Amino acid sequence: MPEREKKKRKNKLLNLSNKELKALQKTVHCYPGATDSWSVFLHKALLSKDPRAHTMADPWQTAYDFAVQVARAAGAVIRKAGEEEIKIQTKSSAVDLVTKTDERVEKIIIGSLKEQFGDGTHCFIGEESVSKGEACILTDKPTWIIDPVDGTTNFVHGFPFVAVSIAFAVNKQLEFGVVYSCLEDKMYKARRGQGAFCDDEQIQVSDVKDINKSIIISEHGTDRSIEKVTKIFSTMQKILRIPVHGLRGSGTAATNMCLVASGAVEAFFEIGIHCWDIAAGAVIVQEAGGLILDVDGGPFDLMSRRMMSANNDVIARRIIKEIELFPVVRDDAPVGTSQV
Ligand SMILES: O=P(O)(O)OC(CO)CO
Ligand SMILES: [Mg+2]
Repeated sequence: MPEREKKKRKNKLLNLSNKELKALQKTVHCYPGATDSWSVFLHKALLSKDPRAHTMADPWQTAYDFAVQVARAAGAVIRKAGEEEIKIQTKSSAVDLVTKTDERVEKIIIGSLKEQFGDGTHCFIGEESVSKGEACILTDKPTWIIDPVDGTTNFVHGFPFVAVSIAFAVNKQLEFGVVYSCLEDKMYKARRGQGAFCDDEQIQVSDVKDINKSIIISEHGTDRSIEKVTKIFSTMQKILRIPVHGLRGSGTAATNMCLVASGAVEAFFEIGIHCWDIAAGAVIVQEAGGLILDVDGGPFDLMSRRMMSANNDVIARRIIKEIELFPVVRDDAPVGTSQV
């Protein structure tokens, strides 16, 4: 193979531009023994603790590590707040709850991220900021997608599943996701191409292909219009009668997706969910060997408010056959777009 072609392949493999590669090559003398071939040298450089190699070759590792720290700190704030009196307010409906903790934790997360990465090149989409009128548009810029308290209703009631969800996308592609299930103290995380983990142990989706041996999660959301509730429960009834082993729901989409990723259930789907609920979970499911689709079987669209996550295609497609669709307003619809 010609030398140029070899280099091109290695660059592609490591996701480096030629410029980044050349810059990294200049530091090679720092790594003892890393002189034989491009791949050995790059591996040593990447594996070394030298922050210069890290930043040049892997620009988002620092962001990923930082997101894990921030999620853990945010979770501690939520746990503490749960011990005190919780004042509830409502948002889009009488059952769409928000508390001072949601707002406070979002401020802490975005504030910390801005301190580290606030040079103006990063964008932020946070559940509570969007509910106060900020834009919810995903561009090609590095973008943080945050749900400070996923499972606010659980939090208010002391139901023990509440998660901090932080995802990061570049060029509209999700690069990593962190879900801290803070009452269980479980840290789920995944980087694109590097596997999914719970508390540093690699996790994998279940290998069940027989729908009759599956557990499926779906939620009913906060829109209680008779049309939507009827469709949601009609879908659940049809799935139950396939029959599946069971239907479940933790009350947090982020945790539900981690349950798919860790093999406890085979699938989770929902219509009406938001990008901040599912962005981090999407990376975690995919990196655990699962897949994310639209609820009609087409490609997943983060802003569509429709999501099917499953351990494999056989389970996903069998469930999709039963789903009764209903319209929802996209997350990135212009402000003021009326509900459907
Ligand atoms: O508690 P939140 O953030 O409103 O999210 C819910 C979505 O309805 C659970 O995922
Ligand atoms: Mg949420």
